[in-house]
Amino acid sequence: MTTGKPIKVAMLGCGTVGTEVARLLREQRHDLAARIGAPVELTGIAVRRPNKHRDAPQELLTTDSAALVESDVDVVVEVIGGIEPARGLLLSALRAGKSVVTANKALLAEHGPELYAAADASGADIYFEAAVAGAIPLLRPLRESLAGDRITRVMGIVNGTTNYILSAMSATGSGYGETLEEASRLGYAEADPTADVDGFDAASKAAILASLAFHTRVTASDVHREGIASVTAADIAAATVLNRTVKLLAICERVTGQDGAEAVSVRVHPAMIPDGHPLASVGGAFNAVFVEADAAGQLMFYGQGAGGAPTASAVLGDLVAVARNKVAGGRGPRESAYAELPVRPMGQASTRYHISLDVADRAGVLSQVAAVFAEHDVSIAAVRQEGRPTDASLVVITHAATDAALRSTVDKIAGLPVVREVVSVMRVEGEES
Ligand SMILES: NC(=O)c1ccc[n+]([C@@H]2O[C@H](COP(=O)([O-])OP(=O)(O)OC[C@H]3O[C@@H](n4cnc5c(N)ncnc54)[C@H](O)[C@@H]3O)[C@@H](O)[C@H]2O)c1
Ligand SMILES: N[C@@H](CCO)C(=O)O
Ligand code: NA
Repeated sequence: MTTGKPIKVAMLGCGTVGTEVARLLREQRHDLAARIGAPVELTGIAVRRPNKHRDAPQELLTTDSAALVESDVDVVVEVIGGIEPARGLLLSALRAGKSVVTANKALLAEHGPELYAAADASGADIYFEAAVAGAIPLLRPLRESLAGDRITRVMGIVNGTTNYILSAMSATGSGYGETLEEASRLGYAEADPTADVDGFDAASKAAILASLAFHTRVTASDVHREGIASVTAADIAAATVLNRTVKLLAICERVTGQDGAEAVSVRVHPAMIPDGHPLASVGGAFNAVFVEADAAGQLMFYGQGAGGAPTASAVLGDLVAVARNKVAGGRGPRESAYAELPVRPMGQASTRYHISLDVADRAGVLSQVAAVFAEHDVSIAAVRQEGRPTDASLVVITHAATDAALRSTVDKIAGLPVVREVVSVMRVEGEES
């Protein structure tokens, strides 16, 4: 029996995700009402151009998103994306005590604290499971299930579009442009796909993950970011020869300095991982995230990280949570940023490099290259040299060193007269250093 007062919901945006949210709300209304203890009523959908939404319930469409937020609703679901007008609309909803469900990682990674503060002031909820790794329950486990543990590392593939592109490039040698177009057509890419390709989307997600995992405010600008635009066919070929795979990784770590003080390190960049690593087999738009915590040990979360229906699943889960809180009179978790750990600059991060060089095939080349590594205190883990008729290929994999030392090493090597070309430089992750 669902006798409770209806929970009135306004939805902002009706694109890839919003269309699926509206469909699930309609198709699952009886089950949702039973699970919440009150029916859910979608009272309006704000869009920019109503004539582009012929399949949506026409009587609910409006172009006046501000008026919709101000109307008599309990919950605002935001699936527009971007900073404005989403930010202003959600602040106005939260200030009026209306709970918010959003899929907007860009907004949370830049203005999360402001939104939390508005929610606190009025006692409203803010939930955003869809913002990171789509359908995969990941933020709720970090915010709630692991709230009693000490998380040390979160590492994974959190962008479906770039994973789709890299998977296709390495499986079939497909071109970059055609694969990106396909990812957009399938609804994985952001409205501006450079957000995916240049790593902004993954960096926003990394900021959200690090904030939750380490109880510290981390914004998108704190995240070291490199996208996949610089990944070449040569990088992928170099990885294949070494039984490795190139993935765009988001890595959030709790690190301890020589003085014993803790900090966080948050970065997004392409990296080679061994083919046997569980992340190597994550293909297409799938996402997978490893979480390491002191007591729990290693956890892995895997599933669809993009696409309309998977993302809508996470939105609906949040909607049920905030609606239940409305019915029962409780609240979800607030911001937890008490640890206030500093964010360590990328130059101090400890990483490993794979460097592939085209060198002159003559005596003494290897020792000249090795000397540059020694000079920068970068220890070599493995070297592979192959002679060709007039030159040679030299591949070096390092042990862990600071990113700054590795960068200087590569710069100096590139200037050696015996080095004809630096063919590929890529970080190595997922194996013993
Ligand atoms: N597509 C995915 O796979 C996916 C996955 C996870 C999270 N997200 C996030 O979900 C959000 C929506 O993504 P999407 O893929 O559905 O985008 P989309 O571009 O397909 O849809 C956006 C919708 O917002 C509407 N809109 C834009 N400006 C508006 C305004 N000023 N007022 C009212 N409506 C406006 C557009 O008309 C469109 O209907 C974004 O924050 C995105 O990052 C998307
Ligand atoms: N554009 C994003 C959507 C999911 O957040 C991606 O490709 O992963
Ligand atoms: Na999620």
